[in-house]
Amino acid sequence: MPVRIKICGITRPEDGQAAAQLGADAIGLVFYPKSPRHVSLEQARAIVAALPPLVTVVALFVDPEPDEVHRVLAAVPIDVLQFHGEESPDFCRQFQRPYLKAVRVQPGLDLLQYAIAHAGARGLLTDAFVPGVPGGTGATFDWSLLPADLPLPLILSGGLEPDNITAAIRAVRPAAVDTSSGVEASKGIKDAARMAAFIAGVHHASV
Ligand SMILES: O=C(O)c1ccccc1N[C@@H]1O[C@H](COP(=O)(O)O)[C@@H](O)[C@H]1O
Repeated sequence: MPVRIKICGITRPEDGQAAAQLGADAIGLVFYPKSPRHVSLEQARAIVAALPPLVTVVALFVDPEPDEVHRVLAAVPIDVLQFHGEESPDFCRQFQRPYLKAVRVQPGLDLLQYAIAHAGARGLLTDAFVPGVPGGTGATFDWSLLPADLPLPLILSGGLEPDNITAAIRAVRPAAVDTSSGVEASKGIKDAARMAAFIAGVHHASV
């Protein structure tokens, strides 16, 4: 099965189009107000409208109020929710939409138990733990902390970029990978050449 690719933190229609044309399976829209990649409903609608068909649109939240999620779902055609905070399984399930649960990996965290608790998720997205910042930091984590026998599909993220993506996939064997900072020219602005190199690196991992 090919490793699936998500490019997160898209803020401009042209970046979403470029990601899709280069071969990304999914794009991520950040609805966390404190993120430099935060998008308004208008921006999100314009980005989605410019995508070719059959690209998965993921909406990212960090400990949102339920109303905030409903407001986005009512205004933007979203395929999958991504919860990147401390949301409980009950919280994530209430929207009756497919969702990914993000977890920030650090020594001592029982990832197996975490995945069992979030059995309703479509995948467990593992990110680096950086105190005070919930994600999108560009930091990697120790991939050896990931158990081999997780009961959910693993989406590897955290500091993935063209220079480390092939090694990361060979080390972890994830179902999918997700990147934001590693393919940017500046915060929120994607670099098409870096996206192309990242996607080539994903494909190279299976050679
Ligand atoms: O992108 C953000 O600004 C962001 C803000 C809050 C939570 C998560 C965020 N992004 C996600 O973080 C991971 C890792 O990002 P990076 O590649 O290390 O920059 C990724 O899943 C982004 O979707």
